[in-house]
Amino acid sequence: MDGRSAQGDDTVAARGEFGLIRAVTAGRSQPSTTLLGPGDDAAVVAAPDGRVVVTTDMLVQGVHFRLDWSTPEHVGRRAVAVNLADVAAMGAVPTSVVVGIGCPSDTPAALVTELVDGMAAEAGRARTGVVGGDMVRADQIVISITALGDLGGRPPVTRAGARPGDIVAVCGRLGWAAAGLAVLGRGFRSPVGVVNAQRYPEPPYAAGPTAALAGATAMIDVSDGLLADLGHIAESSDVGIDVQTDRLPVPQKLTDVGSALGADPLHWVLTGGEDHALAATFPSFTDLPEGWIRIGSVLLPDTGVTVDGQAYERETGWEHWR
Ligand SMILES: Nc1ncnc2c1ncn2[C@@H]1O[C@H](COP(=O)(O)OP(=O)(O)OP(=O)(O)O)[C@@H](O)[C@H]1O
Ligand SMILES: Cc1ncc(C[n+]2csc(CCOP(=O)(O)O)c2C)c(N)n1
Ligand SMILES: [Mg+2]
Ligand SMILES: [Mg+2]
Ligand SMILES: [Mg+2]
Repeated sequence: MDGRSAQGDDTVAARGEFGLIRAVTAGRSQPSTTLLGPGDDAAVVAAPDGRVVVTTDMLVQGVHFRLDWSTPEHVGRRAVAVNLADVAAMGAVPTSVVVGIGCPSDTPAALVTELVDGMAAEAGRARTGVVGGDMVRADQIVISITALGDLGGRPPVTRAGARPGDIVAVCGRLGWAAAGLAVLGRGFRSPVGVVNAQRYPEPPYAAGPTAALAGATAMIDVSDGLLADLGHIAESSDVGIDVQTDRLPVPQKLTDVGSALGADPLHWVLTGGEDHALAATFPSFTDLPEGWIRIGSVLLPDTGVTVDGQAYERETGWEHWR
Protein backbone atom coordinates (compact mmCIF):
# COMPACT_ATOMS: atom_id res chain seq x y z
CA MET A 1 0.00 0.00 0.00
CA ASP A 2 1.20 3.52 -0.91
CA GLY A 3 2.56 5.28 2.16
CA ARG A 4 1.11 2.76 4.55
CA SER A 5 1.89 -0.82 5.57
CA ALA A 6 -0.76 -3.16 6.92
CA GLN A 7 -0.62 -3.16 10.72
CA GLY A 8 -0.36 -6.86 11.49
CA ASP A 9 -3.03 -8.87 9.78
CA ASP A 10 -5.82 -6.38 10.32
CA THR A 11 -6.52 -5.83 6.65
CA VAL A 12 -9.86 -5.20 5.02
CA ALA A 13 -9.71 -8.80 3.72
CA ALA A 14 -9.27 -10.15 7.26
CA ARG A 15 -12.25 -8.13 8.50
CA GLY A 16 -14.43 -9.08 5.55
CA GLU A 17 -16.91 -6.81 3.80
CA PHE A 18 -19.58 -7.02 6.49
CA GLY A 19 -17.19 -6.78 9.38
CA LEU A 20 -15.83 -3.65 7.76
CA ILE A 21 -19.33 -2.22 7.27
CA ARG A 22 -20.07 -2.85 10.96
CA ALA A 23 -16.80 -1.15 11.89
CA VAL A 24 -17.46 1.99 9.85
CA THR A 25 -21.16 2.36 10.75
CA ALA A 26 -21.21 1.48 14.47
CA GLY A 27 -21.98 4.37 16.77
CA ARG A 28 -22.17 7.08 14.11
CA SER A 29 -24.73 9.80 14.63
CA GLN A 30 -27.23 10.51 11.86
CA PRO A 31 -28.45 13.80 10.42
CA SER A 32 -31.90 14.83 11.63
CA THR A 33 -33.30 14.28 8.13
CA THR A 34 -32.49 10.52 8.30
CA LEU A 35 -35.66 8.47 8.60
CA LEU A 36 -33.77 5.16 8.09
CA GLY A 37 -29.98 5.03 8.26
CA PRO A 38 -27.31 2.50 7.23
CA GLY A 39 -28.18 -1.23 7.35
CA ASP A 40 -31.00 -1.73 4.85
CA ASP A 41 -31.06 -1.78 1.02
CA ALA A 42 -31.25 2.01 0.99
CA ALA A 43 -31.50 4.88 3.43
CA VAL A 44 -34.65 6.96 3.73
CA VAL A 45 -34.16 10.66 4.18
CA ALA A 46 -36.64 13.51 4.55
CA ALA A 47 -36.80 16.08 1.76
CA PRO A 48 -38.04 19.11 3.69
CA ASP A 49 -39.22 21.20 0.74
CA GLY A 50 -40.15 18.36 -1.59
CA ARG A 51 -37.18 18.91 -3.92
CA VAL A 52 -33.78 17.27 -3.52
CA VAL A 53 -30.42 18.58 -4.68
CA VAL A 54 -28.13 15.66 -5.58
CA THR A 55 -24.50 15.67 -6.66
CA THR A 56 -21.63 13.20 -6.94
CA ASP A 57 -17.83 13.50 -7.18
CA MET A 58 -15.07 10.88 -7.13
CA LEU A 59 -11.52 10.88 -5.76
CA VAL A 60 -8.94 8.43 -7.13
CA GLN A 61 -5.63 7.60 -5.45
CA GLY A 62 -2.71 9.00 -7.44
CA VAL A 63 -5.01 11.38 -9.34
CA HIS A 64 -6.60 13.38 -6.50
CA PHE A 65 -4.51 12.37 -3.49
CA ARG A 66 -1.44 10.45 -2.39
CA LEU A 67 -1.20 8.68 0.94
CA ASP A 68 2.37 9.89 1.40
CA TRP A 69 0.99 13.47 1.16
CA SER A 70 -2.27 13.10 3.07
CA THR A 71 -3.62 10.95 5.90
CA PRO A 72 -6.70 8.78 5.28
CA GLU A 73 -8.63 11.20 7.50
CA HIS A 74 -7.61 14.13 5.27
CA VAL A 75 -8.73 12.19 2.18
CA GLY A 76 -12.10 11.32 3.71
CA ARG A 77 -12.61 14.88 4.80
CA ARG A 78 -11.77 16.16 1.35
CA ALA A 79 -13.97 13.63 -0.45
CA VAL A 80 -17.01 14.86 1.46
CA ALA A 81 -16.01 18.54 1.28
CA VAL A 82 -15.82 18.61 -2.53
CA ASN A 83 -19.36 17.25 -2.69
CA LEU A 84 -20.77 19.56 -0.04
CA ALA A 85 -19.25 22.48 -1.95
CA ASP A 86 -21.37 21.50 -4.96
CA VAL A 87 -24.48 21.42 -2.75
CA ALA A 88 -23.58 24.89 -1.40
CA ALA A 89 -22.98 26.17 -4.94
CA MET A 90 -26.65 25.49 -5.72
CA GLY A 91 -27.62 27.59 -2.70
CA ALA A 92 -28.61 24.50 -0.73
CA VAL A 93 -27.76 23.01 2.66
CA PRO A 94 -26.66 19.37 2.74
CA THR A 95 -29.06 16.79 4.15
CA SER A 96 -27.13 13.54 3.73
CA VAL A 97 -24.04 11.89 2.29
CA VAL A 98 -23.59 8.40 0.76
CA VAL A 99 -20.04 7.07 0.44
CA GLY A 100 -18.59 4.49 -2.00
CA ILE A 101 -15.12 3.14 -1.20
CA GLY A 102 -12.94 0.78 -3.28
CA CYS A 103 -9.58 -0.51 -1.97
CA PRO A 104 -7.10 -3.39 -2.38
CA SER A 105 -7.35 -6.52 -0.18
CA ASP A 106 -4.21 -5.71 1.80
CA THR A 107 -5.47 -2.27 2.82
CA PRO A 108 -5.24 -1.92 6.61
CA ALA A 109 -8.75 -1.94 8.08
CA ALA A 110 -7.68 1.08 10.13
CA LEU A 111 -7.08 3.06 6.93
CA VAL A 112 -10.72 2.56 5.93
CA THR A 113 -12.07 3.42 9.36
CA GLU A 114 -9.92 6.58 9.43
CA LEU A 115 -11.13 7.47 5.93
CA VAL A 116 -14.73 7.16 7.11
CA ASP A 117 -13.89 9.09 10.28
CA GLY A 118 -12.74 11.96 8.04
CA MET A 119 -15.90 11.69 5.94
CA ALA A 120 -18.15 11.70 9.00
CA ALA A 121 -16.23 14.58 10.57
CA GLU A 122 -16.56 16.79 7.49
CA ALA A 123 -20.24 15.90 7.11
CA GLY A 124 -20.63 16.84 10.78
CA ARG A 125 -18.95 20.20 10.19
CA ALA A 126 -21.75 20.91 7.71
CA ARG A 127 -24.37 19.56 10.16
CA THR A 128 -25.11 16.44 8.15
CA GLY A 129 -23.91 12.83 8.19
CA VAL A 130 -23.20 9.62 6.28
CA VAL A 131 -26.44 7.67 5.75
CA GLY A 132 -25.09 4.83 3.62
CA GLY A 133 -22.41 3.64 1.26
CA ASP A 134 -20.71 0.71 -0.46
CA MET A 135 -17.31 -0.98 -0.17
CA VAL A 136 -15.62 -3.07 -2.88
CA ARG A 137 -12.21 -4.43 -3.91
CA ALA A 138 -10.23 -2.24 -6.30
CA ASP A 139 -6.61 -1.94 -7.49
CA GLN A 140 -6.22 1.42 -5.79
CA ILE A 141 -8.28 3.52 -3.45
CA VAL A 142 -11.30 4.98 -5.22
CA ILE A 143 -13.95 7.08 -3.50
CA SER A 144 -17.30 8.03 -4.96
CA ILE A 145 -19.52 10.26 -2.86
CA THR A 146 -23.07 11.40 -3.37
CA ALA A 147 -24.49 14.30 -1.37
CA LEU A 148 -28.10 15.41 -1.10
CA GLY A 149 -29.25 18.90 -0.24
CA ASP A 150 -32.26 21.05 0.59
CA LEU A 151 -33.01 24.40 -1.06
CA GLY A 152 -35.07 25.71 1.86
CA GLY A 153 -37.86 26.81 -0.45
CA ARG A 154 -35.60 28.94 -2.66
CA PRO A 155 -34.98 28.38 -6.38
CA PRO A 156 -31.63 26.71 -7.15
CA VAL A 157 -28.83 29.11 -8.10
CA THR A 158 -27.68 27.64 -11.42
CA ARG A 159 -24.72 28.43 -13.66
CA ALA A 160 -27.10 29.94 -16.21
CA GLY A 161 -28.51 33.08 -14.56
CA ALA A 162 -25.69 35.65 -14.92
CA ARG A 163 -26.71 38.82 -16.79
CA PRO A 164 -24.55 41.54 -18.37
CA GLY A 165 -24.08 44.29 -15.76
CA ASP A 166 -23.98 41.83 -12.82
CA ILE A 167 -20.98 41.86 -10.54
CA VAL A 168 -18.77 38.79 -10.03
CA ALA A 169 -17.75 37.91 -6.48
CA VAL A 170 -15.99 35.11 -4.60
CA CYS A 171 -16.08 33.78 -1.06
CA GLY A 172 -13.31 31.50 0.21
CA ARG A 173 -9.70 30.79 -0.59
CA LEU A 174 -8.18 30.75 -4.08
CA GLY A 175 -4.75 29.40 -5.06
CA TRP A 176 -3.89 27.83 -1.71
CA ALA A 177 -4.34 24.19 -2.74
CA ALA A 178 -2.42 24.83 -5.97
CA ALA A 179 0.46 26.32 -3.97
CA GLY A 180 0.32 23.28 -1.67
CA LEU A 181 0.42 20.96 -4.68
CA ALA A 182 3.53 22.74 -5.96
CA VAL A 183 5.16 22.42 -2.52
CA LEU A 184 4.30 18.72 -2.12
CA GLY A 185 5.24 18.00 -5.73
CA ARG A 186 8.76 19.24 -5.01
CA GLY A 187 9.07 17.01 -1.97
CA PHE A 188 8.53 19.67 0.72
CA ARG A 189 6.03 19.48 3.59
CA SER A 190 5.85 23.14 4.57
CA PRO A 191 4.56 25.80 4.86
CA VAL A 192 1.79 23.84 6.50
CA GLY A 193 -0.93 26.39 5.59
CA VAL A 194 -0.77 25.70 1.87
CA VAL A 195 0.09 22.02 2.33
CA ASN A 196 -3.00 21.49 4.48
CA ALA A 197 -5.06 23.41 1.93
CA GLN A 198 -4.02 20.81 -0.65
CA ARG A 199 -4.85 17.98 1.78
CA TYR A 200 -8.41 19.15 2.41
CA PRO A 201 -10.40 22.21 1.36
CA GLU A 202 -12.41 24.34 3.76
CA PRO A 203 -15.27 25.48 1.54
CA PRO A 204 -17.48 28.26 2.92
CA TYR A 205 -20.61 26.10 2.93
CA ALA A 206 -22.90 28.65 4.59
CA ALA A 207 -21.99 31.27 1.96
CA GLY A 208 -23.96 29.32 -0.67
CA PRO A 209 -27.42 29.69 0.88
CA THR A 210 -26.47 33.21 2.04
CA ALA A 211 -25.62 34.21 -1.53
CA ALA A 212 -28.89 32.71 -2.74
CA LEU A 213 -30.80 34.79 -0.19
CA ALA A 214 -28.87 37.89 -1.27
CA GLY A 215 -30.07 37.36 -4.85
CA ALA A 216 -27.12 35.60 -6.53
CA THR A 217 -27.96 35.13 -10.21
CA ALA A 218 -25.43 32.31 -10.88
CA MET A 219 -23.02 30.36 -8.71
CA ILE A 220 -20.33 27.65 -8.96
CA ASP A 221 -17.71 26.17 -6.65
CA VAL A 222 -14.12 26.61 -7.81
CA SER A 223 -12.95 23.00 -8.22
CA ASP A 224 -10.84 23.27 -11.39
CA GLY A 225 -9.68 26.92 -11.34
CA LEU A 226 -11.34 30.34 -11.04
CA LEU A 227 -11.05 31.20 -14.75
CA ALA A 228 -12.10 27.72 -15.89
CA ASP A 229 -15.08 27.65 -13.54
CA LEU A 230 -16.18 31.21 -14.37
CA GLY A 231 -15.99 29.95 -17.95
CA HIS A 232 -18.78 27.49 -17.10
CA ILE A 233 -20.95 30.36 -15.85
CA ALA A 234 -20.08 32.42 -18.95
CA GLU A 235 -20.98 29.56 -21.26
CA SER A 236 -24.17 28.49 -19.46
CA SER A 237 -25.37 32.10 -19.07
CA ASP A 238 -24.21 33.20 -22.54
CA VAL A 239 -22.28 36.16 -21.12
CA GLY A 240 -18.70 37.38 -20.95
CA ILE A 241 -16.87 37.77 -17.63
CA ASP A 242 -13.92 40.02 -16.83
CA VAL A 243 -11.80 39.46 -13.73
CA GLN A 244 -9.94 42.50 -12.39
CA THR A 245 -6.65 41.48 -10.82
CA ASP A 246 -6.48 44.67 -8.73
CA ARG A 247 -9.52 43.34 -6.86
CA LEU A 248 -8.09 39.83 -6.39
CA PRO A 249 -6.10 39.54 -3.19
CA VAL A 250 -2.88 37.55 -3.51
CA PRO A 251 -2.15 36.55 0.11
CA GLN A 252 1.38 37.16 1.39
CA LYS A 253 1.69 33.43 2.09
CA LEU A 254 1.20 32.63 -1.62
CA THR A 255 3.64 35.37 -2.62
CA ASP A 256 6.23 33.85 -0.27
CA VAL A 257 5.72 30.31 -1.58
CA GLY A 258 5.77 31.60 -5.16
CA SER A 259 9.11 33.35 -4.54
CA ALA A 260 10.58 30.22 -2.95
CA LEU A 261 9.49 27.99 -5.84
CA GLY A 262 9.93 30.46 -8.70
CA ALA A 263 6.20 30.36 -9.47
CA ASP A 264 3.65 33.11 -10.11
CA PRO A 265 1.21 33.27 -7.17
CA LEU A 266 -1.40 35.16 -9.25
CA HIS A 267 -1.51 32.17 -11.63
CA TRP A 268 -2.40 29.94 -8.66
CA VAL A 269 -5.16 32.36 -7.61
CA LEU A 270 -6.58 32.60 -11.15
CA THR A 271 -6.32 28.94 -12.16
CA GLY A 272 -5.72 26.74 -9.09
CA GLY A 273 -8.55 24.34 -8.27
CA GLU A 274 -9.35 22.31 -5.17
CA ASP A 275 -9.96 25.14 -2.69
CA HIS A 276 -13.68 25.06 -3.48
CA ALA A 277 -14.29 28.74 -2.95
CA LEU A 278 -17.71 29.84 -4.19
CA ALA A 279 -17.89 32.20 -7.16
CA ALA A 280 -21.18 33.93 -7.94
CA THR A 281 -22.76 36.76 -9.86
CA PHE A 282 -25.09 39.29 -8.27
CA PRO A 283 -27.16 42.21 -9.57
CA SER A 284 -24.99 45.35 -9.54
CA PHE A 285 -26.98 47.01 -6.73
CA THR A 286 -26.38 44.10 -4.30
CA ASP A 287 -24.73 44.75 -0.95
CA LEU A 288 -22.52 41.67 -0.97
CA PRO A 289 -22.98 39.37 2.03
CA GLU A 290 -20.15 39.15 4.57
CA GLY A 291 -17.11 37.28 3.27
CA TRP A 292 -17.86 37.91 -0.42
CA ILE A 293 -15.55 40.18 -2.37
CA ARG A 294 -16.17 41.67 -5.77
CA ILE A 295 -13.58 40.51 -8.34
CA GLY A 296 -15.07 41.44 -11.68
CA SER A 297 -18.00 42.13 -13.96
CA VAL A 298 -20.39 40.28 -16.22
CA LEU A 299 -20.17 41.56 -19.80
CA LEU A 300 -22.02 41.01 -23.04
CA PRO A 301 -21.56 37.60 -24.70
CA ASP A 302 -18.68 36.64 -26.98
CA THR A 303 -15.79 37.98 -24.94
CA GLY A 304 -15.45 34.73 -22.95
CA VAL A 305 -13.54 35.06 -19.69
CA THR A 306 -10.91 37.79 -19.66
CA VAL A 307 -8.41 39.03 -17.10
CA ASP A 308 -8.10 42.84 -17.01
CA GLY A 309 -9.76 42.87 -20.43
CA GLN A 310 -7.28 40.46 -22.03
CA ALA A 311 -7.53 36.76 -22.90
CA TYR A 312 -5.53 34.60 -20.44
CA GLU A 313 -2.71 32.92 -22.33
CA ARG A 314 -1.97 30.01 -19.94
CA GLU A 315 -4.15 27.02 -18.89
CA THR A 316 -7.22 28.30 -17.05
CA GLY A 317 -7.69 25.25 -14.81
CA TRP A 318 -7.41 21.51 -14.29
CA GLU A 319 -8.72 19.10 -16.90
CA HIS A 320 -8.59 15.32 -16.52
CA TRP A 321 -6.99 13.49 -19.46
CA ARG A 322 -5.23 16.57 -20.74
N1 LIG B 1 -21.15 10.66 -16.57
C1 LIG B 1 -21.99 11.69 -16.41
N2 LIG B 1 -23.29 11.55 -16.70
C2 LIG B 1 -24.14 12.58 -16.57
N3 LIG B 1 -23.78 13.79 -16.16
C3 LIG B 1 -22.50 13.97 -15.85
C4 LIG B 1 -21.52 12.94 -15.97
N4 LIG B 1 -20.33 13.43 -15.61
C5 LIG B 1 -20.55 14.71 -15.27
N5 LIG B 1 -21.84 15.04 -15.43
C6 LIG B 1 -22.49 16.32 -15.17
O1 LIG B 1 -21.78 17.37 -15.79
C7 LIG B 1 -21.83 18.55 -15.01
C8 LIG B 1 -20.41 19.06 -14.80
O2 LIG B 1 -19.69 18.07 -14.11
P1 LIG B 1 -18.41 18.43 -13.31
O3 LIG B 1 -17.94 17.18 -12.63
O4 LIG B 1 -17.46 19.18 -14.15
O5 LIG B 1 -19.00 19.45 -12.21
P2 LIG B 1 -18.43 19.72 -10.78
O6 LIG B 1 -18.61 18.54 -9.89
O7 LIG B 1 -19.05 20.98 -10.35
O8 LIG B 1 -16.87 19.92 -11.03
P3 LIG B 1 -15.68 19.04 -10.35
O9 LIG B 1 -15.90 17.61 -10.77
O10 LIG B 1 -14.46 19.67 -10.90
O11 LIG B 1 -15.86 19.22 -8.87
C9 LIG B 1 -22.53 18.18 -13.71
O12 LIG B 1 -23.88 18.59 -13.79
C10 LIG B 1 -22.45 16.67 -13.69
O13 LIG B 1 -23.54 16.07 -13.01
C1 LIG C 1 -1.62 13.40 -6.52
C2 LIG C 1 -2.28 14.61 -7.07
N1 LIG C 1 -1.95 15.03 -8.31
C3 LIG C 1 -2.56 16.11 -8.84
C4 LIG C 1 -3.49 16.81 -8.13
C5 LIG C 1 -4.16 18.04 -8.71
N2 LIG C 1 -5.57 17.84 -9.04
C6 LIG C 1 -6.16 16.65 -9.10
S1 LIG C 1 -7.80 16.78 -9.48
C7 LIG C 1 -7.71 18.47 -9.59
C8 LIG C 1 -8.89 19.34 -9.95
C9 LIG C 1 -10.21 18.89 -9.42
O1 LIG C 1 -10.54 17.59 -9.88
P1 LIG C 1 -12.04 17.14 -10.17
O2 LIG C 1 -12.46 17.83 -11.44
O3 LIG C 1 -11.99 15.66 -10.30
O4 LIG C 1 -12.87 17.61 -9.01
C10 LIG C 1 -6.40 18.88 -9.33
C11 LIG C 1 -5.95 20.30 -9.33
C12 LIG C 1 -3.81 16.32 -6.84
N3 LIG C 1 -4.75 16.91 -6.06
N4 LIG C 1 -3.19 15.23 -6.33
MG1 LIG D 1 -17.85 16.68 -10.65
MG1 LIG E 1 -18.88 22.17 -8.84
MG1 LIG F 1 -17.58 19.05 -7.88
